[in-house]
This record gives sequence, structure tokens and C-alpha cells, in this order.
Amino acid sequence: MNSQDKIRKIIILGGGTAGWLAACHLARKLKPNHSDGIQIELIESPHCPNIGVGEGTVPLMAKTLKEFGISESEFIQSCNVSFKQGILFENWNKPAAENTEPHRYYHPFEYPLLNNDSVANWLQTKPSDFSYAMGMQSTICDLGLAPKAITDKEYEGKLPYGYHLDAGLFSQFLAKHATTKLGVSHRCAHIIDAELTPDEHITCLIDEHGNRYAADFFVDCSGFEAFLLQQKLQVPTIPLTHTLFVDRALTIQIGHDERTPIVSYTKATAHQSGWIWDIALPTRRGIGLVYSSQYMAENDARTLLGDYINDAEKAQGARLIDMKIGYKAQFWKGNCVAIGLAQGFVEPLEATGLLLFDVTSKLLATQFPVYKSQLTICERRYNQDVKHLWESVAVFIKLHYALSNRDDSRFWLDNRDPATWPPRLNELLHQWRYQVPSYYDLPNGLDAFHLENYLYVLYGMAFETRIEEIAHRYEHAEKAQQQFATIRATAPQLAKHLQANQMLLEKIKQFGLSKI
Ligand SMILES: Cc1cc2nc3c(=O)[nH]c(=O)nc-3n(C[C@H](O)[C@H](O)[C@H](O)COP(=O)(O)OP(=O)(O)OC[C@H]3O[C@@H](n4cnc5c(N)ncnc54)[C@H](O)[C@@H]3O)c2cc1C
Repeated sequence: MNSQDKIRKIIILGGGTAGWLAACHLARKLKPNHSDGIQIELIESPHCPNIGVGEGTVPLMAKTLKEFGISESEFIQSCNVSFKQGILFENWNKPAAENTEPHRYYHPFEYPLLNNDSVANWLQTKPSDFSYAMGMQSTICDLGLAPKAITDKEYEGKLPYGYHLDAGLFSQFLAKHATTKLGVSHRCAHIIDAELTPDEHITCLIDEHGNRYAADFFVDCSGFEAFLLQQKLQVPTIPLTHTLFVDRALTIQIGHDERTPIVSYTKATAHQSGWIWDIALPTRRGIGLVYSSQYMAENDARTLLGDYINDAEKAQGARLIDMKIGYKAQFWKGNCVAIGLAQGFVEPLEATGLLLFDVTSKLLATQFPVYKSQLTICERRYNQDVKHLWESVAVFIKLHYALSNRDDSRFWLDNRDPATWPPRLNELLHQWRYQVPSYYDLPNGLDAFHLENYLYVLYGMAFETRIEEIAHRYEHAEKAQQQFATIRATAPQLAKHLQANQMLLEKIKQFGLSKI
């Protein structure tokens, strides 16, 4: 290959969480500090602030931070972090009967053991709610305990965990790591234009003072405005609002009530036209009322938020975010890839934002072309894989709504209408009415959510899989019952080795965890 054809420099446009995550992934693989490495520069505007939300992550984030060579103690101490062990969903179904407790279920991070036909046996006997029968994490969450002990090493836990964090502090923390440890250079400049070749490859960016920044490859992390991919390269967005109706968020931060413990799960409480997230960080609670502007007026949303936080006046000051729901028709065009909100966005119900941007940055870094002549092949492959990821996320998010038996508003009735479901969801649910879900139903390694995640939502939402007529196909009833009994007995034993989430966080702040 001709050495002129070699890719030598990448510019990342945007210094939000997505920009810095992409910078760390690329720098870890492409080694800008090495004499043969690829130079990486991140440019961010001094005028456009980061979106500043995005407080919930999934366990992949722990793996990523470890791969970046970041100390978990330092991360916890710097980013106002608490542990997250899953999501507690409330009111997504009607209560079982009038005047009974609201419907609730956990989607924990622990993957259940799916041997011994355990799902089929659970369906036949239902010894307790699905997540409690299949694992210990729901019990540990109810008890307010952390997923690990102070004696556990960094990134190792008794149970899997992600984090709740302060989004602003997190991007600053990643920026420091990328620039001081991984060799990424950083520049503040407000970009107003880009020069393109006739075949629509970007050659350089131009800032408001006329300065030009040339590179061989560009990563668009400019947020919802998607300055390069959408505005310059004219790639349209494929909207998802016909399936996922929620498109607004009212966000607010409130202080902790001293008597309320810092829980280690995100609470997602459904309301008549959407849901409310409630995330406890060590020093505050982050709350967001997410709703559909087709079904709810902003004033009514503010009133509802006021009722939730018990402070109508404060709710009037909540920040309104217009969420652009959908993904780009192409994620990679020519020599430009979009990552972060510039790539796409769906409501943050399952913390898919950082998850997708983490996965797609890693995918880009791993498959990054050496030569410009490889760009077309990489473009085709990346677009295919990332499209699959987004489609699979839309299916999984819609599942939460499609299964609901709520009928108290048009929002829920329309969500239950199969005409608003992605065809793949229709197919899966039809199959799972009569057959126990299996790994073969979700065979693609690039699905963002796996069989285990589906099972928690399906059976947390009381989905009925009718296997009476094929009960003879399932064996191991005795072993499965033993498995459920062992889990029931082991959860209290595990609890003895764990301390309150808040107490552990305080200890880590003071002493740190032992290194890997
Ligand atoms: C309401 C809401 C709730 C969310 N909750 C979660 C959650 O719980 N979990 C989760 O994983 N994700 C969540 N997300 C997603 C998460 O916020 C984003 O994934 C994450 O913050 C990444 O944003 P970003 O870096 O793409 O964009 P931004 O933070 O908007 O950053 C854009 C960057 O581009 C720069 N820029 C823009 N234009 C220019 C220009 N012309 N010149 C130079 N620089 C420019 C800006 O200065 C900025 O640095 C949520 C998102 C929203 C909207």
C-alpha cells in the first residue's frame, strides 16, 4: 500500500461524554503516543455546553473503565458515583386488584442461571416473582445493600453492577484521562464549516476565526445538532416516534432527604403519558419526567413532576429537553462516523445512551482502517452492524410498553396496539406466547440486550407463555425447584457480607478499594 494512503490523524468534534468515550477507545487501540500511532485531536466549542444529563449506566461501563486503565476508586471519588444494580419499574401494569400495592418489578443486572429448564419450571410453579426466583440481586436491592464489599478488588463485585454518576464530572474525568494518559490532544474552537471533496470526504474543519483543522478521518460527537454527519454530509434521521412516543424530558436535581437511603437502582415510575426516572447520587437526586408531547401538555407534565417531588414551585423551574428520537440513516459516511447523540437517541429507560456510544466507539476503534482505501468496506460493515444495534434497542424499549395492561390513557392504549410495534417485536411475542424464550430467538451477538434482559421484562410484566400443552417437553422439575430453594436460602447469607450502599460509598471515598 502507498504510504500516502495511510490514515494518520483523526479529529473528534465534541467534548461531551460521547466525544471523550470515543477518544479513550480510539486512543487505547490506535496509540497516539507511539511513533507509528494515529494522532487524535478532540475539538470542542467554548460556546455550546454539553447536554449534562445521562446519569445511569449498565455493567459494560465498569468493563470499559477497567480497559481504559482507570482506577475505580478514583472514578468513584471524582464523579459523585453510586452503584447501580438494575432498574425498579413501578406502575407499568395496573395493580393486581383494587386497593392493592402498585405493580413493581426489577430488571437486575445479574444474569439468571438458565439450566434445568428453569424458566419453564418457573412458569409452571411461579414460586415467587421472576427476578427473586432466578437470582439474589432483587433481594439485595430491597435491603439497600451495595453489590460489593470494601474488601473486593476494584471492578470486582459479589454481584454485577453499573454506576449512577454526575454526567458533567464524568466527561471532565474522561478528558483528563484521555489527555494525560492516552495521548489525545484537546482544543477549544467553535466550528462553523467543513470543506468536502467532490466525493463528500471531509478534508478540514473551519472555526469562527477562519482557522482550519485538517485530518484524514472525523468523528462527529457534536450532540443532537450532528454538525458533520447531518448538517454537512446531509445524512437524514430515521425517526422512531411512530413506535416510541416519548420525546420530552423535564429534568431537575433535588437534595437528599437525610432519612432516605441512597438506593442502588434507578427507579422508573410510569405515569399516564410516560415515566419518571429517579437516580440517587451520593450528594443529590437526579429526577426526570419523561413524556410524549403528542399525549401530554408541558404544563400538565410540570404539575405531575411537582406532585412527584412534592414541590410545585421547583417543578416550574425544571429544564425542558426536546429529545430527538431516532437514528441516522447512515452512521458512517466517507471518512466521517457519528457517535453519541449525533448518532441517534431513544428515551433513557434502559440507559441505552452511554451503552450504545460505548459499544459503537469500541467497534470503530477495533475495526479502524489502516488505509483510506479500506474506508468503503468499513463503512458498509459498520452501518450494517450499528443499524442492527439501534433496531434491537427499539424492540427492547417498546417491549416495556407493549406488555402493559394499563388502559387509563390514550398513550397506553396506543402503545399496546401492535400496529405501533416493530415487526420483530410482534414476531417474538407471538412465538413466546407458546414457547419458552431461548437463546436461539436472539442469535445476533450484536444485540444490545440479551435473552436474560428480555426474560426479566417479560415475566416482570406478567407476560403469559402458555406451555400447558407442551409441559411434557420440559424436564428437571426437581433440580429447578432445588435451584430456586438454593437461591432463596443463599440471598440472606450473601446479605451478611454486604453493607449499606451509602456506607460503602463513604468508605470508598475515604480509603479507596484495593487495586486489581
Ligand atoms: C434527557 C436525557 C436523559 C439521558 N439519560 C441517560 C442515562 O440515564 N443513561 C445514559 O447512558 N444516557 C443517557 N442520556 C444520553 C446521554 O446524555 C448522552 O449519551 C451523553 O451525554 C452523550 O452526549 P454527547 O456527547 O453525544 O452530546 P453533548 O453532551 O451534547 O456534547 C456535544 C459536544 O459537541 C460540542 N459541539 C457541538 N457543536 C459544536 C461546534 N459547532 N463546534 C465545536 N464543538 C461543538 C459541544 O461543545 C459539546 O462538547 C440521556 C440523554 C437525555 C437527552
